[in-house]
Amino acid sequence: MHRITAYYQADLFDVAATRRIERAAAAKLPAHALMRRAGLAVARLAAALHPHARAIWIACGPGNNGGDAFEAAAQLRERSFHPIVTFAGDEARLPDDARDALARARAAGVPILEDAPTEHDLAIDALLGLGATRAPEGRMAQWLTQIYGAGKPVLAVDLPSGLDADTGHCSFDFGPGAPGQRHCLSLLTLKPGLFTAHGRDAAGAVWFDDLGCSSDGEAPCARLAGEPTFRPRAHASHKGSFGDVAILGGDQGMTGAAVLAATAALHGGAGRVFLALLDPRPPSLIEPWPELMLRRPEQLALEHLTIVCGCGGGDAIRTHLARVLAQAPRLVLDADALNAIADDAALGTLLTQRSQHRLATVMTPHPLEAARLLGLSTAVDVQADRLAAAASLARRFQATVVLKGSGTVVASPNEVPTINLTGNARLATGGTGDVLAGMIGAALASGLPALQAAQGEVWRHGAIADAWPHDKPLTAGALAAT
Ligand SMILES: NC(=O)C1=CN([C@@H]2O[C@H](COP(=O)(O)OP(=O)(O)OC[C@H]3O[C@@H](n4cnc5c(N)ncnc54)[C@H](O)[C@@H]3O)[C@@H](O)[C@H]2O)[C@@H](O)CC1
Ligand SMILES: Nc1ncnc2c1ncn2[C@@H]1O[C@H](COP(=O)(O)OP(=O)(O)O)[C@@H](O)[C@H]1O
Ligand SMILES: [K+]
Repeated sequence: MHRITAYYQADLFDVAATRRIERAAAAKLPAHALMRRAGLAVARLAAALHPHARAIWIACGPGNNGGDAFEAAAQLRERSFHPIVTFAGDEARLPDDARDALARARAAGVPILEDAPTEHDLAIDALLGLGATRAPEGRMAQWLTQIYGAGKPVLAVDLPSGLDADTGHCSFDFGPGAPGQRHCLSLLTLKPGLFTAHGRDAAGAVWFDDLGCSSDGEAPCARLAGEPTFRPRAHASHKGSFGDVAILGGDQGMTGAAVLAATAALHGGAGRVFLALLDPRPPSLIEPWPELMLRRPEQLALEHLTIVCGCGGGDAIRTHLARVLAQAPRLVLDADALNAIADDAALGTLLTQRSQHRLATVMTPHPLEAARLLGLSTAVDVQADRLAAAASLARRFQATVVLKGSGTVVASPNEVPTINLTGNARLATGGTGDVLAGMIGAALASGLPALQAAQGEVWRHGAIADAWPHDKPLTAGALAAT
């Protein structure tokens, strides 16, 4: 068993693959062996995290997720803890493994009650796991509110109950947990829903126990990308070795966005950074950055540059897009460039054709921009299945796609998508996306392929935010200058 961190690379499996892995493993093992292992793992983690917990409330549901926790209750009782089980299900309809585990809990002297205890030091959420098919209601919803709303520690078995294992979407509002308060022990496989959309809030710290079973032979539906490899700079290098980035954006009232991308590219290690503002009379915002070289948009030698296009671009970006899409060898498309492409099928075609000409493209939509590109009405439609949305955009435009937000997804055609685990809600402030676009531009300019540049910079961007001092405000400007 180990804890999953942002540094960790791992394969993620959807519900269908996990069920196949479970069936294959169960077929080779004695009856109830898997559930005993699962229950033991839950009990060991609960005891290790909360060795002094006196009242442990274990809320069990009608399926094998509840079964895992009946077994955990028996194991905890044997370790001199005092678990109390409440059961939201019909004993007569319990699956075999879970019925056996309930009998073991009873035999160990665990009280099985109807009502939630008035107080608890630790709650174990085992109401629903992989088998959640609808929103929790009635007693289940009430218990979940008590478990996740009490401000007390929670350990979720396999998944926070009601969280969709494949998408991280959930109908129950878990709200945010205090740091260190929520843990989730994922069993047998790691599931993508734990790491994106609502997953990170609901699950808190994720632990993994494969229960001694192999997932070989099953294809992962996604991966945790883990820490990118460090790229040493040769001593024998000069500014030309790291490429030229040009930022094309910054229409009237939005020049700041382009300046943020430019300064981020500069601090990201680009050899030279050009700033081509769309605003014909820009404010003197750029004076503190003498390293930036100002150009008119039409002056840019597009065919020799890495272009970061769209930050603060407004409508004015549209007139430049056809040329940029046709000529730029390395291109990051952000914000208004994406909105313009969503509106104009001809631009979409030009974008799609870039891969045939071996031109590298990274698109960096937030969920609403992704929805526009996919012809969906709202960001909610994208958030309902972020992996599918990112993969679908990558296929459609034959480009690397960075779908931003909690658990940023990076997808490329014919590649398993990755989910990034760095970053936090302090990034939810204006301009941090422009900074990311500039960082990816610098990485592309240094010669990295699109997918590697996107994965690496998404990780670094989030890692900087994670390491940000708590007493210092995180602003996009400060982030760009880091
Ligand atoms: N069989 C085994 O030996 C193992 C089981 N495991 C556990 O088993 C879980 C999967 O078990 P199940 O397939 O039984 O699924 P669940 O335990 O998630 O429960 C499924 C049951 O809940 C009902 N249900 C679904 N949504 C509901 C809702 N909103 N309100 C009320 N009832 C609802 C379903 O009709 C079904 O009866 C995994 O998540 C994992 O915890 C794993 O630990 C591996 C080993
Ligand atoms: N809650 C969050 N958790 C992790 N990362 C976040 C969160 N909210 C925003 N971010 C990150 O912050 C950046 C915001 O980008 P974007 O939405 O384009 O904002 P802007 O247009 O203001 O620059 C993205 O990299 C996104 O992944
Ligand atoms: K659960």
